[in-house]
Amino acid sequence: MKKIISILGGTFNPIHNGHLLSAKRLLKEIHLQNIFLLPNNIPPHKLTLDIQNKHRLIMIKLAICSFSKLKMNLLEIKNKNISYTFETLVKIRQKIGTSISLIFIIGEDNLYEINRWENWKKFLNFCHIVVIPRKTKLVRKIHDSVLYWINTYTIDDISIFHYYSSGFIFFSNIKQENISSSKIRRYIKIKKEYKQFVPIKVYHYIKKNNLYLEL
Ligand SMILES: Nc1ncnc2c1ncn2[C@@H]1O[C@H](COP(=O)(O)OP(=O)(O)OP(=O)(O)O)[C@@H](O)[C@H]1O
Ligand SMILES: O=C(O)c1ccc[n+]([C@@H]2O[C@H](COP(=O)([O-])O)[C@@H](O)[C@H]2O)c1
Repeated sequence: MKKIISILGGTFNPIHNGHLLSAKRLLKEIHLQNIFLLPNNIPPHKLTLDIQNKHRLIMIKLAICSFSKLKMNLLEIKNKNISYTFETLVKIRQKIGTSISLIFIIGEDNLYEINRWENWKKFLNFCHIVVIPRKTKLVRKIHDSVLYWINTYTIDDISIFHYYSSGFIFFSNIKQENISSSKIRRYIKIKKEYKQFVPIKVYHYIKKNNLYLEL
C-alpha cells in the first residue's frame, strides 16, 4: 500500500464552504489521511488579484484551524511567480520521489478547460487527478483532446491510488455545493448576506478588514 499525498490547488479568494465541504467529503470517500490546500501566488488565468496574499492565507488558516486533516502548503506562495501547476507537480515529485502516490484535486469546471493549462498532457506522469463534481455553465465546448484524455485515463476503482503513484483520473461522487468565491465577492459588493457560504471566522475576518468592498 502506497502513502498518498493529496493537494487541492486554488486561489481561495476567499476560501469558502464549497472548498471545505468538498475536501472533507473527499477525505472520507477516498480514505485520505489529509488534504493540503495549495494557495497559488499569481493564478495563471486570473492574473490580477485585488487582495494581498496575507489575507487569503489568514483566511485559509482560520478556515482549517479546527480540522487537523486539512493543512496548507505554501510552495506556490513562496515561489513568487505565476503558479503553473505543472511546475508545482514537478517540484513536488522531485521532493517526494517516485514511490508516493500524488493526487491533484480539481473542480469539474477546471477539468473541462484543462487544455488551457501549461503542459496539461504531462500531468498524469506526475500525479493522479481527482475531480470534484461542480455544476458549471461551460463557456466553450470541451476540446476533443480533453475528452479523449478523460476517456483513456478515467478509473472507478480508488484502490489504484494505492498501487500506482500517478496516471489516473477519478470522478468523485460527493455532493455538490453551489458556492464560489466570485459569488461571495459579488454578494459583498451588493451588500447581500453571504454568511452561509464561509466559516464564521472567515466571515468576521472579511468584515473586520473591509475586504471585497471596492467595486
Ligand atoms: N463549490 C465548489 N465545489 C467543488 N469544487 C469547487 C468549488 N469551489 C471551488 N472549487 C474548486 O476548487 C479549486 C479552487 O477553486 P478557487 O479557489 O478558484 O475557487 P472558485 O470558487 O472557483 O473561485 P472563483 O469563483 O473566483 O473562480 C478549483 O479547482 C475549483 O474548481
Ligand atoms: O498551470 C496552469 O496553467 C493553470 C491554469 C489555471 C489554473 N491552475 C491552477 O488550478 C487551481 C485552481 O485554479 P483557479 O484559477 O480556479 O483558482 C490553482 O491551483 C491554479 O493555480 C493552473
